Amino acid sequence: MKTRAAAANILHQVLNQGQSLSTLLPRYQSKVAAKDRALLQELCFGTLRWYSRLDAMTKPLLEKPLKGKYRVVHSLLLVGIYQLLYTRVPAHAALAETVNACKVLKVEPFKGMVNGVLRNVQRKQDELTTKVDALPQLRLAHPNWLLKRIQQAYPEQWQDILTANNQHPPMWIRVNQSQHSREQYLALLQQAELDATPDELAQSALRLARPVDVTSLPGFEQGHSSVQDGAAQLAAQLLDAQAGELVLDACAAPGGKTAHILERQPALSQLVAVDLDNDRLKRVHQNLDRIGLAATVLQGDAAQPADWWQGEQFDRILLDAPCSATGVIRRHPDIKWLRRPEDITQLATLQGQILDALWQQLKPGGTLIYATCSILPDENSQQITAFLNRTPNALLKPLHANDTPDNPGWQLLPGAEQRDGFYYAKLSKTA
Ligand SMILES: C[S@@+](CC[C@H](N)C(=O)[O-])C[C@H]1O[C@@H](n2cnc3c(N)ncnc32)[C@H](O)[C@@H]1O
Repeated sequence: MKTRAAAANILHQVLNQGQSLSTLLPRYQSKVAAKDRALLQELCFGTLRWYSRLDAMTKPLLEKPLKGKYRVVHSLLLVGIYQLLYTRVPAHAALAETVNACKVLKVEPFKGMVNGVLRNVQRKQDELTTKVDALPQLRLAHPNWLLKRIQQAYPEQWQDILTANNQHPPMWIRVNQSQHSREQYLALLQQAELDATPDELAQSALRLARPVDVTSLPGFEQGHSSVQDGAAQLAAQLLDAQAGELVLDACAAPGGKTAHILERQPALSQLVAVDLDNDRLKRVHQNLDRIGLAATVLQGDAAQPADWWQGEQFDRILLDAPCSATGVIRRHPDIKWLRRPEDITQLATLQGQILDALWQQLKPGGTLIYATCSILPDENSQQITAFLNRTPNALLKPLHANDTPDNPGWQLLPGAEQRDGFYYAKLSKTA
């Protein structure tokens, strides 16, 4: 399939049918020529990053909205405008290839219209961009409800956060420290002519200067390193599991943090990894097999532990809760357009239920790390404040000087030190 047609098909399914980019992209990558895969990825990610800004530019240029079976033409137009405004694809090639995609998409009668709109964008670019950029939700390409929530939570930093959300994230790797120290692995990378920088907070994290195919990472197939953002690598570090302990990794799939817990502490008595989603659990097995590690992997609802765990209480629990993923928008730009305000309320309720249920599975004296890749207080600090208020035997263990029960936890913002946005709170059970 031609690249622009594939991109339009993917965007159409994300924007009109609520499907996720990470599910669709691999399916379409196999349908385009190998040399075009990077371009397909760039067109999909880029158009979704800037969707509302691009969409607003089409409005004055269309006689009437494209609906029904012709709606895919709208996605194609967005792909065309994205190329003209944001890429180095020569304008004549962007135009010709986008117009030609009408044939593949079986919407040939729209060829003239697509050509006309794209030529108009070229001609009226300054006028169009000045107009849309007057509104911050269009200039920064976020839905208004999300912009408002971020603005309310971060009155000083909201523009930096939204700007970071639209940037290309770097590739981070986690060094398997049961195989190499970070310094040893850095030397191996240098031998392979790959530049990387150690992270200051995450002890196993290296940030690559440029993304590479994992096959060029030394010892990747043998599990000597894995791909994982620097902020996500703090989870296992904060959990700090000790030899001989019984540990639960709740909401574990695809198993990045499961593997990290074991790499840091191979002498646990047992690591139980549980997740609701059977398909995602397959990836936990694949990850552990590659690294040569073993855990007890269970399918189950973390809010109903009696269904999958009849054993002893755990010494430590990592709860990497299902969340809005508003901290990882740079890696998943479709999140901006797929999430709805009511999702946040539902997720916060589910997170509270899982916290309450897993707390019963924690030994007195045990530690629970609550983690999300969200930046919204409803899922983070407010969630933990409410939990502390209703749980007399829960004690907040501060992760920094301002981590107090009124404003608990550690909020890392997206883009800070080039990490993803993450939230952590450390709780211990007094009796
Ligand atoms: C943030 S992801 C986990 C990422 C994982 N910890 C890692 O580091 O690779 C959240 C996970 O929660 C799972 N999940 C959602 N609701 C759940 C529930 N009620 N019980 C258990 N797992 C759930 C999802 O299937 C998803 O895999």
